[in-house]
Amino acid sequence: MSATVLPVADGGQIRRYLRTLLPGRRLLLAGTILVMLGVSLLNLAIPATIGWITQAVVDRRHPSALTIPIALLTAAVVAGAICTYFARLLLARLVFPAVGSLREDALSHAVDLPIDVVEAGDSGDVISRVSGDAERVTDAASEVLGYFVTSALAIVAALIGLAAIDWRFAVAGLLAVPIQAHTLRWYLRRSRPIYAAGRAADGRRASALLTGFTALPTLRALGLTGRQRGRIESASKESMGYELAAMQTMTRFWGRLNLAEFVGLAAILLAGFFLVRSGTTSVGAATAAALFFAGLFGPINGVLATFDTLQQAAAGVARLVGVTTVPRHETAFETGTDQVVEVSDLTFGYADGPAVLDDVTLRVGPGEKVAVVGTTGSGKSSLASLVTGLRTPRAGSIVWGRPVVERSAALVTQETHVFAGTIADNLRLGRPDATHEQIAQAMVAVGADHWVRTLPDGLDARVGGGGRPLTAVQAQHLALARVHLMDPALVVLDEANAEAGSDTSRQLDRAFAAVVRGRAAVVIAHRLNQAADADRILVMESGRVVEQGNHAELIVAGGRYAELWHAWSAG
Ligand SMILES: Nc1ncnc2c1ncn2[C@@H]1O[C@H](COP(=O)(O)OP(=O)(O)OP(=O)(O)O)[C@@H](O)[C@H]1O
Repeated sequence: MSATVLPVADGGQIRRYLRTLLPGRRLLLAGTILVMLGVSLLNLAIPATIGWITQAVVDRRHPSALTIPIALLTAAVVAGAICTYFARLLLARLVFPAVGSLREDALSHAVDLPIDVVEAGDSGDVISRVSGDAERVTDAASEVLGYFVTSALAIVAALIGLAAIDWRFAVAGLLAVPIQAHTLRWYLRRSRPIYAAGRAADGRRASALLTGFTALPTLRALGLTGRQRGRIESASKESMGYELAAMQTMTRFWGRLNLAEFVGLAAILLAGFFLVRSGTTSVGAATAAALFFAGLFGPINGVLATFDTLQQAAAGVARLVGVTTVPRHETAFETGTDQVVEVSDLTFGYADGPAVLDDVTLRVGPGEKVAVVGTTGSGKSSLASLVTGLRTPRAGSIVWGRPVVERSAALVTQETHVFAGTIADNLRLGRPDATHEQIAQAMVAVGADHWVRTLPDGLDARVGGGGRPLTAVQAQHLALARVHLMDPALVVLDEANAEAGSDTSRQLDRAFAAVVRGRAAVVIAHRLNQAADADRILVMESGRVVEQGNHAELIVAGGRYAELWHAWSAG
């Protein structure tokens, strides 16, 4: 199977998505920018007043001359701190809900992804998007917007301030710009591929870890835990290697920026020296100019460094929005049909492999029980996964009759997951508002009440991870009782575990019968006795329906079903 990855959104898709987040937040955005502008202007007042104080000292003026600049300096510092507090507050109010919506959206899409999309890609990729990328976007968004806007505003203001003192100071300061521009270009070129490869390596590490945990029993049984640990280790090393490379690049980036600062500040001090000596400018003005420039280090580095966080955030946003672009599984409904579901001309294959279902049509009316039989690999389970929306067909349609029900179909397979919690919690997943009484009735309906009664806590007994271990039949009972409680329009049973005639199969057959009773049902009959009493039987062969009818009709017809039945009855 070729591993295709989930889509990454392009610029247009990201812009369209971000625009959907704007309504109702415009005023907040404007207010935040305004307060940040205030912070930059107040920060500018600090070097200006220090220059004023220096000049007063150089001129040996009376100490009372310092009162006004010191008062202004104090006011600027206090007001700056208050504005910074509000800027952060407003920014958090602006950014966190927006990032929260993006995260929720991506998560809800990820949960809804058709299973074939997840399989075709990599479950580690989905997880690293909704966890790592979402984290990065949250962190970066709160820092980037604040730093970037205040830093950019501070740079513009300081350059204007420098030029206002003497244009030659501004020119001297600008000597740092070519070094900064070159450094930034070098850094972006070098770091981009490292970050992209790092993200992909993170996904591989998450995937290796996930496989290690989910397949632990199988790996242990086959003695393969060492090999899987090796895989996890090498995935971690690869991921760490990229982090190390990113850090080295970052260190060199800062080193080059320090050189730019040295060049700019040296040029300003030299210009100050000559301008003061020639009497063109005062010591106070030269001090203010040097402080303006030194005050620029932070904002300039802030703007340049935010490119790094910005890159990571942009990559994260593109990956998160990418998840939201995967079309959701749409359920088609039709009013006026007397069928519960109409599956028409379905064709399906796994990934880009050959078709395993070819032109399959199946109708299920209210209360009707349709059994699907066929040899191993004829496509029965694939049909079950398509009817229940787990996979998407290559061609054909699945249309549900009205009235619309929230959950059209429920699939029960042999792979039952017991969730960590009480037995009642496990059942309430099917119907959150179910009462204790309804839960107890559902357990009675599937014949599970006898073993629940033996537990000291009854329905409140803890099961699943960390709880009481359940047998396969008990786990299946929980799954079936949950479906009974959900009361779906259609039940699809695809259970292949139990051998006919065994104790297990008898217990489960009773439970299956209870869930199917009075409901429309598709039963994937791995044992032919599950099909004999069905209203209609579909016989499948190599992905096609080759025969249809009830048991008696098909036996009389003497075709493929009769052949299978005789072979099964004899065996
Ligand atoms: N996840 C998968 N990826 C690729 N091919 C698959 C996958 N699952 C099933 N197949 C293939 O699709 C075909 C139909 O399989 P399917 O499980 O639907 O048949 P089935 O009739 O339910 O068989 P069984 O009675 O053994 O469960 C088979 O050739 C099988 O090998």
